[in-house]
Amino acid sequence: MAKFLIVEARFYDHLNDMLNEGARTALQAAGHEAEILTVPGALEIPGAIALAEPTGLYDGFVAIGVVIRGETYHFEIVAGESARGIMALTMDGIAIGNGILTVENEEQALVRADPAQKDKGGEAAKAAIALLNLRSRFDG
Ligand SMILES: Nc1c(NC[C@H](O)[C@H](O)[C@H](O)CO)[nH]c(=O)[nH]c1=O
Ligand SMILES: CC(=O)[C@@H](O)COP(=O)(O)O
Repeated sequence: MAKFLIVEARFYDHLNDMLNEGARTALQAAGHEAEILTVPGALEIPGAIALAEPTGLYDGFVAIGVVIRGETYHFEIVAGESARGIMALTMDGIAIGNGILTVENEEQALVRADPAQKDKGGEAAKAAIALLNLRSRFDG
């Protein structure tokens, strides 16, 4: 059994609740534990993982959040930089699944957050599990 930290940017409560449900279900189905840490927004997720990982308390991480395009260029920054930060941490060997939705509107978000539809939270958890399994395989 491994221990995962779900790091959620709680910007839209109802969407996060669905994403977290999907992630928790996937982790529990694989026999793993999950804790949740909440940060203000998606831009804070990579930093939170960078702070939590060195503690050795967690074997893997699931990033959960929703970024919905507004009127300005800020969408590109939040969506792109949160993804870039997570990718950089992953390339350092940290098992992270990216479940941050980057969408045009709430309708697109609902379909992807819903565990009964596209279940992007569960998908991100399964990706984190897959990376952790790879690390176990290659670390021997
Ligand atoms: N607009 C969204 C944000 N914006 C906030 C940033 O993520 C960040 O918290 C702020 O710029 C302070 O550093 N965050 C989301 O997760 N979703 C959004 O739609
Ligand atoms: C993704 C965002 O940062 C967005 O929600 C902010 O909205 P706006 O671009 O209208 O300030």
